[in-house]
Amino acid sequence: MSTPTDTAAPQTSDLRVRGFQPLVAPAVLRGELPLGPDRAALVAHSRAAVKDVLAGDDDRLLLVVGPCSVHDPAAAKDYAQRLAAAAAPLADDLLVVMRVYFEKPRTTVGWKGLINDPHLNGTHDIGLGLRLARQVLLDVLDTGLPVGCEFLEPLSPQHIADAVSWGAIGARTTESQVHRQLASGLSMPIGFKNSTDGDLAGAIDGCRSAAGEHTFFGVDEDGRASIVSTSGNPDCHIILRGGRGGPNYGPADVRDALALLAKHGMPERLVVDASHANSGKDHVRQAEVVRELGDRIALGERGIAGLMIESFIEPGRQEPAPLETLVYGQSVTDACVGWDETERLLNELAAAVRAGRERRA
Ligand SMILES: O=C[C@H](O)[C@H](O)COP(=O)(O)O
Ligand SMILES: C=C(OP(=O)(O)O)C(=O)O
Repeated sequence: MSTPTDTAAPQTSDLRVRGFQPLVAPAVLRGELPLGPDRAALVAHSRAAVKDVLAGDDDRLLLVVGPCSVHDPAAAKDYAQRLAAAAAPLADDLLVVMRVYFEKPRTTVGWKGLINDPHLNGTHDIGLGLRLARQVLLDVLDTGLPVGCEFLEPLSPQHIADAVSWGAIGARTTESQVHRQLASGLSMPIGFKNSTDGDLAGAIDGCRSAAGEHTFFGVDEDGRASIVSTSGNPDCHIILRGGRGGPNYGPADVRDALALLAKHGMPERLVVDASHANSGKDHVRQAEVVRELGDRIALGERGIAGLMIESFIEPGRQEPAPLETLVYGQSVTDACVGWDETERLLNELAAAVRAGRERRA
């Protein structure tokens, strides 16, 4: 009879792992591209402003607007300069946060964003991706705009989150314990999207989970694998982005969502994403959704603290490909509203906020 020691032990781990490469330590990257006191002040100030708008203590509308994904740092900077100039005169009505998304959650497979594959060619130079992403964040902050992004990779926030004023947990990860734990330790307000099937319970549970203390696996400043303990993030909210059953931005959907929040003892405030399943990823429809929401805000509808718009320089989308072959300033993920239409929407939303304010006075 043979015993396990008679033969060489078969390999049982890493059978499908092709390789490991060291990741730059967060402290090293932050030292190479420091935030600095002026940008840190902008981040701290804008996080507090976002929190106030979400709580209803500031009657402006939070507007998270920008490309579905950043693939070209130069175009992101160009967009940021346009957005900063357009947002400045509207600052009494709109709290504009630029959407600067570097990590894309895919339904199955596809380009996963600038950090994962900065050359858009499957070479996955993540070291370069992290550096480019951090530089984009600093460049956007230098225009005076705060930044919002989705947090997807559990370890990347240590490299970039010091520069971020608002964060999202996406529809595909809102029920993930890993992401809820992550949100519990993040230093900015976090929005949990409803699930892709349209269910709101996962997003509400996400906020409740992230508000609590957690202990989990992570990395420290020096990139050492660590046991991380967090105190909980009380500044979480839900985002309505529609689902497989259709949109959920209508007045009845918002009323139902607010009632569900109240049932859980949560503030009756939420953000609506005009893109994704709320517009069928159609950028022309997205602008119509924004206008419908603007009309309702002007009529004094309560509970809508913020909107999200996917917008870039050129309207529409294109397939991801190496940068030199792409149309400048056009999305390589979901279709975006173009710049001219974005500028019109910003002005219309600011007017809607003013009208809503007057109505309530
Ligand atoms: O916002 C981007 C997309 O909606 C998300 O990453 C999913 O995209 P996919 O279904 O094309 O993978
Ligand atoms: C992936 C995104 O959205 P959702 O999680 O709602 O699909 C996104 O905003 O890029």
